Amino acid sequence: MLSGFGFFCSNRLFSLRSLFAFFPKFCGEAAAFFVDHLVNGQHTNGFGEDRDTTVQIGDRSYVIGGSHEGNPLFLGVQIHDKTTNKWLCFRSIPTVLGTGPKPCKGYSAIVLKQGRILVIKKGSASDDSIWFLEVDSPFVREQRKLLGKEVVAWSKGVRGNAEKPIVISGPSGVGKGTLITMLMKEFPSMFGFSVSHTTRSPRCMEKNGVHYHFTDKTVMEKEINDGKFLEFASVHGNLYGTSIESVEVVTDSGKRCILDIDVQGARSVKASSLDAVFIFVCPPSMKELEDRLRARGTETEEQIQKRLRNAEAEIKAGKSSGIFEHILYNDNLEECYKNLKNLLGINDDAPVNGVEAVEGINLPKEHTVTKKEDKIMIQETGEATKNDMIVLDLSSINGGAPGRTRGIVLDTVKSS
Ligand SMILES: Nc1nc2c(ncn2[C@@H]2O[C@H](COP(=O)(O)OP(=O)(O)O)[C@@H](O)[C@H]2O)c(=O)[nH]1
Ligand SMILES: Nc1ncnc2c1ncn2[C@@H]1O[C@H](COP(=O)(O)OP(=O)(O)O)[C@@H](O)[C@H]1O
Repeated sequence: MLSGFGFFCSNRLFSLRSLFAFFPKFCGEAAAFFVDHLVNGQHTNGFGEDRDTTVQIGDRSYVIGGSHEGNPLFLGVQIHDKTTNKWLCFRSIPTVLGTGPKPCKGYSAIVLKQGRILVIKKGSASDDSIWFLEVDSPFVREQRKLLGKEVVAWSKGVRGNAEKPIVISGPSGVGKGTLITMLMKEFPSMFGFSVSHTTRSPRCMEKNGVHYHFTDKTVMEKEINDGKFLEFASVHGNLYGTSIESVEVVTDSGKRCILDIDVQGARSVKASSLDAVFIFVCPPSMKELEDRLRARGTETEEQIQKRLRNAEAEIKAGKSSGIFEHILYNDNLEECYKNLKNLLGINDDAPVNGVEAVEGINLPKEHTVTKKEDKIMIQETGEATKNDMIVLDLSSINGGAPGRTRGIVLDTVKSS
């Protein structure tokens, strides 16, 4: 029986009776319950604090509120399963992938398609108000399988026309680093490099945190197990990986993220919701590749031999795996760079700016949220109510956790 059974949740004691008294009775995408509650602008669901928000999808209820493992900087998420009457996960806390929002005064939440919940922070700055919690997206399902535990993933909504991240792969010595450096030098405000983690030793000119985060195998393995990585692979005998945070940092700076990763990593990214452009760089010949590797002078003879042995398989996979939409041949460097810019839509004649600046619209502290097809309507409530409604168009969003959900467009609609 439920009565009298207490449990600990976000450092507060709640009763299951009050929990079920307030749970909605709908499943799937319909979000009428939450909309109804949001109409009041203050959601009291029996979980203790007004600021908690509960969202039900199928048999599961997701409680968004409090803090994550007592950390005041991270908003908490807990999952309850109706069929078993149990809170899921260790201490009812799922593994949370990606950096979530900081706790605030209250949240509006609405269920979207594909196992996503739109979470709007009440009264937050315009660049920090729209978040997505993925609870059953393809990425989350995959991670749940990989990590063997309950997983949810956060992704912040980024406004404006932020472009797709770019994944560049190719054998060692083909010129990936050279091309990326040229791009970042010519367009510093447009591109940002995703700094990978690696267990290989630094080369003499490489700086920790700039070229790579140089790390220890046991530390990196633990972080992989904790779900900190978007992808990872063993390459030429060392571990390499892209942390979710490294992609978030670049996107948050308003820049287009470039990932220099191997084919295995590219395959993992392709299976995620990052929604990137995939480019494979080929050498003009194996002889030229060997010459470049030797001329670079950064590897021992043994390492060069290993890299050359791996190169043939990488080139074969790069050309035939169906991962890469674009194959570039790096024979003449200037020509290859020009082709790279062309396929990224950077035209020599047209000046290129960074991501288009988007005028901020601050969302009202007290509001109601309703959903109609791809449109989310946010209407201010309370004494200072203005009649203008803010509309969030979901049809233009792309990407998602891990990383960021791009293409958030907010419009103010004047009431007639
Ligand atoms: N999967 C994966 N591969 C990476 C990552 N970072 C670098 N790599 C790849 O690891 C390989 C070796 O990189 P590195 O040791 O810097 O040597 P280089 O290829 O000769 O520049 C290259 O194919 C890189 O693209 C990463 O985060 N993930
Ligand atoms: N098109 C090219 N022609 C001749 N040398 C090149 C060309 N592209 C790059 N290189 C040189 O080849 C070496 C390997 O390039 P690098 O960018 O380090 O490769 P990667 O990052 O793919 O391992 C560097 O010394 C670089 O200056």
